[in-house]
Amino acid sequence: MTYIEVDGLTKRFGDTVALDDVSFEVPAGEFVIVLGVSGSGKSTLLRTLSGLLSPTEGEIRIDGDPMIEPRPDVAMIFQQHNIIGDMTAYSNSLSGGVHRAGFLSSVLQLQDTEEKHRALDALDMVGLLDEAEQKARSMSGGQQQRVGIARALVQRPEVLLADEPVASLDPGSAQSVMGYLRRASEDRDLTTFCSLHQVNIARKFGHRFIGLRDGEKVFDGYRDDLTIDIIDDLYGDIDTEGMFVRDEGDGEGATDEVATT
Ligand SMILES: Nc1ncnc2c1ncn2[C@@H]1O[C@H](COP(=O)(O)OP(=O)(O)OP(=O)(O)O)[C@@H](O)[C@H]1O
Repeated sequence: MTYIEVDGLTKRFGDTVALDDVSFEVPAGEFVIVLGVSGSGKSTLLRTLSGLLSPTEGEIRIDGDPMIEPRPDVAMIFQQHNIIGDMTAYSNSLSGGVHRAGFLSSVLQLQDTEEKHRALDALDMVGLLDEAEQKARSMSGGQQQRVGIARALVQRPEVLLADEPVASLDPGSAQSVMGYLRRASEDRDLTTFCSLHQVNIARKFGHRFIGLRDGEKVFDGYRDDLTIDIIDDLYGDIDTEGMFVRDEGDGEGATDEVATT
């Protein structure tokens, strides 16, 4: 299990300050949801955590080691499903091993039996074992995103980063995908960061929440601390009343509510 420290993280793009002196620590195994309006810096935070972007100032440490480049134990799931439509769910899942098996072996599907089992286990984890031979392009958006989760799991990560994984999905599929993500994260003891727009889904599945506004961290707390006032503060003038669903238990049971969309 992997512990993350973000220390004085600033990321500038020219004159734009996308992240402004952001610091926090996340113990191993936490499921963190990053909230904030469009442009608040969520993707930049996740991409910096993944090593795809380097900080302008500050540092990210993973188990004490400075993050200086992408590493195989940190897997990223993208907004767009980023899977290959012409390949089956199984082949897409198997391709998650590219970071460890090497590009050529992965393309030629020369991975060892263990890797192939891992790809099937990951599909099973996201409820798609029966669809393993189905071409990704013929699957629903929610199923494709679950293939994306499976592929990330085959990478054998310790840290899972999901940038708006349900942005393009209808509410039912979004809940289903989030359920699988949370279940996979718990099952494999992953430290997980997930950026989301939908506050009600965030509250249902999140454990800890980090709120960004204009690149600054303006909230960091657990479920009970994420009050309507905090949400109003994060989202400003937009109507947040409908986003705030009370009485959803403690979120621990959220993974029991996985739908089959
Ligand atoms: N590659 C880039 N070049 C220039 N500016 C960028 C780049 N990436 C992000 N930005 C800027 O940094 C700020 C934060 O963007 P970011 O994409 O992190 O926000 P976000 O909260 O993820 O938004 P969204 O919810 O719309 O995805 C924005 O002002 C954005 O325009």
